Amino acid sequence: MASMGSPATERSVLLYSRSHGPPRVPVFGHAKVVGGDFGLMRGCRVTRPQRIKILRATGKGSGEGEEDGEQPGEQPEDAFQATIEKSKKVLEMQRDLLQQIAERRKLVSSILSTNSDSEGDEVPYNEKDNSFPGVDPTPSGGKDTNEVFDRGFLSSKGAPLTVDNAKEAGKDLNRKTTFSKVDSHTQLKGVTSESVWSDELPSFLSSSSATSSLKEEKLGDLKESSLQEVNGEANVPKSEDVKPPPLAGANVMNVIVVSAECAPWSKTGGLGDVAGALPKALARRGHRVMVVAPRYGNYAEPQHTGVRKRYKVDGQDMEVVYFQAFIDGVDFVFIDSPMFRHIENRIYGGNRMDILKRMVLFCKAAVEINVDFQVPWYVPCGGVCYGDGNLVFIANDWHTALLPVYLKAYYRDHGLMQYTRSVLVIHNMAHQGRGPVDDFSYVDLPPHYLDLFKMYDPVGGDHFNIFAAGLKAADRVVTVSHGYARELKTIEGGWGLHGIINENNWKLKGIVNGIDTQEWNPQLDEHLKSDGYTNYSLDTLHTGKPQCKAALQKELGLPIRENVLLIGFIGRLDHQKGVDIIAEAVPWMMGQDVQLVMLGTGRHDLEQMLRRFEDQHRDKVRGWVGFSVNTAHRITAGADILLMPSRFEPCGLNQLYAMSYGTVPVVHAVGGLRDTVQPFDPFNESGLGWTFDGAETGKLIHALGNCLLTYREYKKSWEGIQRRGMMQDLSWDHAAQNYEEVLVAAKYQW
Ligand SMILES: Nc1ncnc2c1ncn2[C@@H]1O[C@H](COP(=O)(O)OP(=O)(O)O[C@H]2O[C@H](CO)[C@@H](O)[C@H](O)[C@H]2O)[C@@H](O)[C@H]1O
Repeated sequence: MASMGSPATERSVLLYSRSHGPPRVPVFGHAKVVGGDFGLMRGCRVTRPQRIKILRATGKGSGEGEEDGEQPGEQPEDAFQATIEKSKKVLEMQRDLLQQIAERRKLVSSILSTNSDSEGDEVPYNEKDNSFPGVDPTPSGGKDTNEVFDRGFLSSKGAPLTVDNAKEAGKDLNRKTTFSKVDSHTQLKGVTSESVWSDELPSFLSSSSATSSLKEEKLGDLKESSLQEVNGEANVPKSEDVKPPPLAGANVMNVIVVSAECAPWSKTGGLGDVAGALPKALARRGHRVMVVAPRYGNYAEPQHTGVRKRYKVDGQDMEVVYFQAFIDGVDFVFIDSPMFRHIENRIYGGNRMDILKRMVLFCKAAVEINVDFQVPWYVPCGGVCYGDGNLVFIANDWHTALLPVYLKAYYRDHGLMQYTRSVLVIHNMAHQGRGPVDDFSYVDLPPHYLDLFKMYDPVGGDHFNIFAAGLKAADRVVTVSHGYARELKTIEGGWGLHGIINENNWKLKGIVNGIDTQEWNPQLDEHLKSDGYTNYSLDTLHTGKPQCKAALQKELGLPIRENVLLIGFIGRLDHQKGVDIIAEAVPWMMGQDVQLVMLGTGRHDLEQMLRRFEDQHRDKVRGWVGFSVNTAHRITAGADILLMPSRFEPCGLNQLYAMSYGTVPVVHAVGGLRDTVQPFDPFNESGLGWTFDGAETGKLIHALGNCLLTYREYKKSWEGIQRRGMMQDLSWDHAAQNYEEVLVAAKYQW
């Protein structure tokens, strides 16, 4: 885009030009021919040439014709014959128009039936090539018609369905189409940053290109006039494609979430859960959302897009291939490379250099560094690339903290992708991508960028720090709870980066994670459908939860007893999660009538400790070393309480899952745990669990003691805690709305 003065001026110009859009033809409101006048079906729109023709035919040189620059027609004063002739012509025109209307109706019906066909499985969707059999996913194809309606953006090449290309669609039903690299470039040419700034269009139309907006308007006209304004004539079902505007309204954006892991395909912890769920919630709000993650294994759903690219990593050419699947409204794109293959069980494995190189490749492939094409994305998801305007990247943790830096260094410093923004989410500041200063040579950046990465701390001296650079380069920073946002600013909680956090406080926001209520829901949970487990809800808590508890005890070989307090722990076995604090409390616990089930993997010494506990207390303790999603769900359902003595916890998801399953959390009041677990107050019968204010064994025991007492002696209070936990709305919807605020703030920030 040619530069047009200051960014602010540029933007207002764009807003202006977009909101004033193409002129719309006014609606004529006459129902029938009266005298020499002409009439149209009520509300039916006619095109400008048609109107001119009509005006000429009737001899009415209306003001509008004059406005349009047309000369008024000559009207013979008293030639009766001429009037009759003209009336005939008018009638002819009317017939013409009615025929056109009928054609439009037919066309719309066929579009709708294509849609319903696809929904009704009569025309099965082919995920492999993103198409319906025999349906061309090009602008004129039926697939794109679906996408215009379903995904809130334009069909491929930015061209929505117009009368002409819709007719084409009929002809082209059997044309086979593939997406090629050339196609995607062509498509992207029309998608410029000036195209997307719109406050006035309905927002489900606003994530598209300017050139396309005119076509979209035609589509709107077509739909409106054909479906609604052909009064009483159309028997076409009206409600099928008339969707309410998206929740995000005019804030609809293109969002690319970039994460080193993404559940259910790859997950070592909470980051995977967030990358799998937040995007869907953003999509539900109407945003167009893509997730980009490495392809660590042969995942079933994502299909080869045919797009291949090469990137330099440590001087070597690395080829990457892009796979894609469209699931729950989100484009999941996986980057395949020999570097990522076959490490699904150790995605952060290898030495420091291996990990660094993987992340360099991943971030380069995600941001797309080929400046020649000036576009961020080659993968034509659903036929349309994401473009570089109205686009925000959401990077996550240090692994992808290079992305905001690349966006700046490779693009924005060169006047490219000026409207693209980046948000960096801190899930865990303890891991920062630190190394010796020499590591800078691997990230392929101009020398002056070293300053962004270079840090000094009393322990490590000068060092190279990827998280630090990402935090400085990102337009906005989010962390996963308010409590953690506060803690990050302190010496204890900032892990050496508190200075940078404080300097960038203006762009930091805490947003508490949500949970995927499809995946983590006792009513729907797939893992509770066998082996004696059962799904349950608030209504069936009384029976369902005890059944799950018994099933868990049976599965783990523990005595099956309803009244023993079953304590669960799920998490990485490391310093953060306070496993050693639990260990110190085990002797006390073993003196109580409790069972303890721990699931985790991580530090070797802590894994050994789990095994040892189980050996020493076979009737009371089970230590499951490994990563098992199935077991995590079952513990969450079957346990009475979930223990989280984390030393620090940016948000914590397990306590949220626990509460939604009626499992009572006992947590160290820190970070997100303090934000989400309101302590039980026996006087007011309020609260959601027990908290303790220091990561110390004594405090943990004290809280557990109170919890145990309530479990045994105050059944009603206990049930109240369970029910309050289950009744919370912990879904991602609220968090997604907060993220949206951040995205919009980033968008309008220079
Ligand atoms: N052995 C095992 N088997 C099966 N499943 C296991 C498992 N160990 C852990 N999990 C699962 O991994 C997830 C862990 O989520 P957390 O939020 O507790 O932790 P994590 O510290 O990884 O994430 C970081 O990012 C998240 C997301 O922002 C923050 O909530 C958190 O505070 C921060 O430390 C849960 O879904 C849990 O069930």
